[in-house]
Amino acid sequence: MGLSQSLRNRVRRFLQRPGTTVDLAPLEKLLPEIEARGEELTDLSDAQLKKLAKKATDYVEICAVGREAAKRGIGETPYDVQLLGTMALLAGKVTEMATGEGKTLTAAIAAFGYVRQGKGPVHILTVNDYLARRDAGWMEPLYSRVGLTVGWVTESSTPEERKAAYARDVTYVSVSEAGFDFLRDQLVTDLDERVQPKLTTCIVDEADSILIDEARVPMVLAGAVPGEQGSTHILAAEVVKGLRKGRHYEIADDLRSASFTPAGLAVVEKKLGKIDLFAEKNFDKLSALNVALHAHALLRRDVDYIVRGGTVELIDEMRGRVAQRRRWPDGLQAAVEAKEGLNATVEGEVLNTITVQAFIALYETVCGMTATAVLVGEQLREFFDLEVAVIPPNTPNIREDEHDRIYPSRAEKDEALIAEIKAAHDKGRPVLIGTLDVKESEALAAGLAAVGVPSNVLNAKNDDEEAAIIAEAGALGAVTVSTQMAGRGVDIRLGGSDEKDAEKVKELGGLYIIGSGRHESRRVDNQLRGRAGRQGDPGGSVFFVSLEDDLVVKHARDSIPALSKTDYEGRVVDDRVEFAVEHAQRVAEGVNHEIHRNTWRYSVVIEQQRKAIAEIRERLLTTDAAAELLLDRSEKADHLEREVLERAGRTIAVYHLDRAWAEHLAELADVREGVHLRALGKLDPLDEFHRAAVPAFNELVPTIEDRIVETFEENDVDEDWEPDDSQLKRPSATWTYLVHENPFGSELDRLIAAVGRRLSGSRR
Ligand SMILES: Nc1ncnc2c1ncn2[C@@H]1O[C@H](COP(=O)(O)OP(=O)(O)OP(=O)(O)O)[C@@H](O)[C@H]1O
Repeated sequence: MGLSQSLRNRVRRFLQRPGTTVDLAPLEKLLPEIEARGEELTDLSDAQLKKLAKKATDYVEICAVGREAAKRGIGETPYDVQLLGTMALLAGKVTEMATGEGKTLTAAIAAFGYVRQGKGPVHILTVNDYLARRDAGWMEPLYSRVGLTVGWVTESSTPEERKAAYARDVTYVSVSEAGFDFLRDQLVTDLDERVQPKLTTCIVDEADSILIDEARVPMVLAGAVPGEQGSTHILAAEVVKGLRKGRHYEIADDLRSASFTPAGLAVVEKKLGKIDLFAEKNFDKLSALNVALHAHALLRRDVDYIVRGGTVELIDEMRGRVAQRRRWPDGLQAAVEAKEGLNATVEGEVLNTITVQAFIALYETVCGMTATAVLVGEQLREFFDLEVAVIPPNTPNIREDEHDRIYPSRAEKDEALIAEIKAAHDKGRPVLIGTLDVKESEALAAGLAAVGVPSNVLNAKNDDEEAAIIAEAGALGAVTVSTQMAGRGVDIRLGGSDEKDAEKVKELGGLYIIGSGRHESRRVDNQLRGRAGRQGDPGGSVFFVSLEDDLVVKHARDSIPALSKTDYEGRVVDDRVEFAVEHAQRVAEGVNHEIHRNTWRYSVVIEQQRKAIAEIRERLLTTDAAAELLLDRSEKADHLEREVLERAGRTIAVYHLDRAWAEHLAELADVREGVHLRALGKLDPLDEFHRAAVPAFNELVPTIEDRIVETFEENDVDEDWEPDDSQLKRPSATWTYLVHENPFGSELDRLIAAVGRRLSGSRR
């Protein structure tokens, strides 16, 4: 290591700075002014400071007042680099600041600035509930000193609490809760029931995770409706039961999707009485079969779900435990129930949906912060028109990032990995190991226990517990095994959270980060490395890789030389292999980018349609449009009092609009399923999707109008009229989910997997 290692690190860091970043020089020039202004503020009373804060609108005043308020309220004086970050946020950029540089404080001052510039309320979008609650509480004393109110929303907040939290100047909320509130607000029949104000400004925490990794995740609001589709699923489960992998269906390399082979399709068609599954009239059967195949081929009892008390309960893939109150999208839930021979539970129906990306795009101003933005600079520009501002660290980073250690086989890698952890642990140096999934974490912990190394495995029930464990990962002798993303946003202090043995740990080289394999994205690897070396702390990082790792097998199988050199420890020492591993990661990143781009193309259509429907709905709720329609189309309307007509018209109209939209979404889902199979017939799935989705939508408004008139005519509407439950039944209960937590969510991916395969140059 030594000099050449740190030189290599510098070069690597330099290379990671492509040209999508902004020039900070104009902002840097303001720092002396902020400093000078700050000195004038130190003698002011709290009341005087608050008064000044009310008038702060330019960068210098916002930063100077914000800094003084932070000093008084939080007891921390923001560093110049934090103020640079604040200004970059106010300029609408994604700021890249290393882990532990104090983004929470940086964002709070920016939020204050946005409110003062008249761009409030500000939502700070976090990755989970724990961080929303923690950051709101932590920053509250700062906000109160500048005269602002702050609130937070978590999954367990009641509608009243949500409304109150959103009424504050600044609200901390996870992106999914904010999205679900938006979807629920779209369904109210009384405008007073809305909890969320107009979406104005958001500051996105962990911006790369939310804006890129989660961007295409659909957030879904579903509702219970009387079910009737059970029988199709039972039939489909029966038909796919005996099908065999390889012969009747294939599973994609990423293990996330299954598709029928031509032979499989022939068998299925025969079993169903020689029907043509590609005929338009059989599309519903086709989609039921696809879902049944997914349940049959990919979802394993006791791994992906358990059966308990006659119901199917999902196991959370990342955490390895039963996920509460979560269902798969309904077709899949019913298919798994049918596979297990259970009675179908309440059928649900998707009432509304929006992707994270489309939701964020609803804000007038978007900015964000993360430790790893540069590597997605291009995508941030492409999908959000956002630029990256790279903020230098307050204290230079002295972490030693080692080159990958590459082994020919998985077994050799695991052995070396355990030996390395044990050697560090024997000296007392804290080690944090990032694994790719929960299963791997548990296997590694067992391997460590076998050689007498106790470890903490992060698979806690909730974010709070996870945070408490990770906060101790820097303690003397600690060994912590965690999936790469667990416990993010939590400070790891050397020597433990109380910094008791900080000096000893520093002497030992600080926190040692070990990756048990390269992730599909360099960014995630960098996030893991970033857990060490905060604020100039010593630290180290290294990744263990084997040529049998999924990433390598999937994307670099063909570029690994047959005979590579190994050293006396069994490590591969061959530049070509090292290059091939790096290359595999780049290919994976390219594939994911392409998938994102393609999914976005699909969701653009749905998003335009959602917006159009939302506008009509708003008009129905706020104007007399429904009454006018009835006066136009029904003679009966002429005989009614205007007020009665307006009220009844509105109720009937909103009901039919919501129903028709839900039906339309279901139809689009079927179309997607259908196009998937048609893609086998070499038609472009996206074209096919548009060809079906656009006319279906064009028919929607006339259909809704006809239904409104029909219902109005069928009912005896007078001043006492109340909607009849049997006719205008609204969903009795709603629930929400994110589609990425269920493998079926990769439906769209499956459509475009073909593109990905072509890109990755793989043969299939
Ligand atoms: N100006 C400051 N002076 C002293 N301590 C600070 C300052 N700014 C932040 N800190 C401390 O630094 C630590 C890290 O802050 P914070 O959690 O906001 O970092 P971060 O950049 O968000 O890191 P992560 O990437 O883990 O989210 C906290 O303990 C915080 O109290």
